Amino acid sequence: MGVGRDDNTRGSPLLDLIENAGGCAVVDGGLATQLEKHGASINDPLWSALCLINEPHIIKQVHMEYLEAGADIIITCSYQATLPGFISKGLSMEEGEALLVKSVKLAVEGRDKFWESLKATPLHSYNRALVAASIGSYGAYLADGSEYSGYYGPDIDVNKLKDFHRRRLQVLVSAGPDLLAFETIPNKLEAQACVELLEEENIEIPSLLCFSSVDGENASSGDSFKECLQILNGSDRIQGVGINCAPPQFIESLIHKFKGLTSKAIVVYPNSGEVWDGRAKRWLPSQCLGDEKFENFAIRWRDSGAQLIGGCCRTTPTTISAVSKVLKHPKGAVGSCRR
Ligand SMILES: C[S+](C)CC[C@H](N)C(=O)O
Ligand SMILES: N[C@@H](CCS)C(=O)O
Ligand SMILES: [Zn+2]
Repeated sequence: MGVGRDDNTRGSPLLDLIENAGGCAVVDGGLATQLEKHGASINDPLWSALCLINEPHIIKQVHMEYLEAGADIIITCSYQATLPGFISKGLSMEEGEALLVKSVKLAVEGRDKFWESLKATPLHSYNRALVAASIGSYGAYLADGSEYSGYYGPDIDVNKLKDFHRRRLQVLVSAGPDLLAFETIPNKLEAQACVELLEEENIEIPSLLCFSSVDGENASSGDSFKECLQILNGSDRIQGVGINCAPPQFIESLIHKFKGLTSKAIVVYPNSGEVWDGRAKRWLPSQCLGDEKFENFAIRWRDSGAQLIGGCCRTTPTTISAVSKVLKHPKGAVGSCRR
């Protein structure tokens, strides 16, 4: 096991899950991607969060599909769900807060229903999944692709970022998720804001914080991971750090880099390799990986030291099923049971 348990992490549901999963647990795949596959309309400033208003049943269905595929952690539909975003759609503050709570409830209900359904199959190999409330970066809210540039303009400082994140974080936590997942963080300023906010709000559930990267070496803004991880290493409230929504080709070397910079659990859930065009709001094909390649990568990422592995945009339940099978059932041992 790569991660030692000190007093601050005893009884951590996240580290217990990693242990129960044999040292490497599976994160779900692209939520927005799968919502779209079911016909959801997300071409909107709210992106996938539009479904919380119009098509919540599809969100629950997608959570169930990822659970079925073997995800040990499912991430809520709150990535681009923000109070200012909902208010600019004409909703009241109360209605916006109710939608944030709903994002957690949909995942918790899906998890509980799936877990209950497994009682009929005592020899299954699933873990009881954890629900991570997604907190997308400020750049996600801007809906201009800046989660991949980290350029927030000269007026944004750490206090403004804390103000942006504070109420959503409070409401999401009040809804009872197991974890928080800060996603696609592009710069060290926002990492600092998240760490300070967790402290100021005395958040007791564990957090994951993942950066985006466009060069495979630094956070998307160009900030070095050395500086970014120094900030996160100072917080016991952050229990997993890593990369999401970057190309899979970057991941192995970044895991090695992170191993030298932190003793926290390393989490990786890259996208398919396609690139998001923030202006045109569409994915541009590039070095896109099929599920089979992704599955081979997953073994290398696990062997390099990642302890949480999944997929982000343009990956689907098929991807996660392949990753789960290969991580949980070494060849020839399919059907084996950990419980
Ligand atoms: C992870 S990106 C594909 C999410 C969408 C982006 N924030 C936008 O709204 O343009
Ligand atoms: N959890 C979000 C991340 C987008 S980068 C999703 O999968 O849609
Ligand atoms: Zn993504």
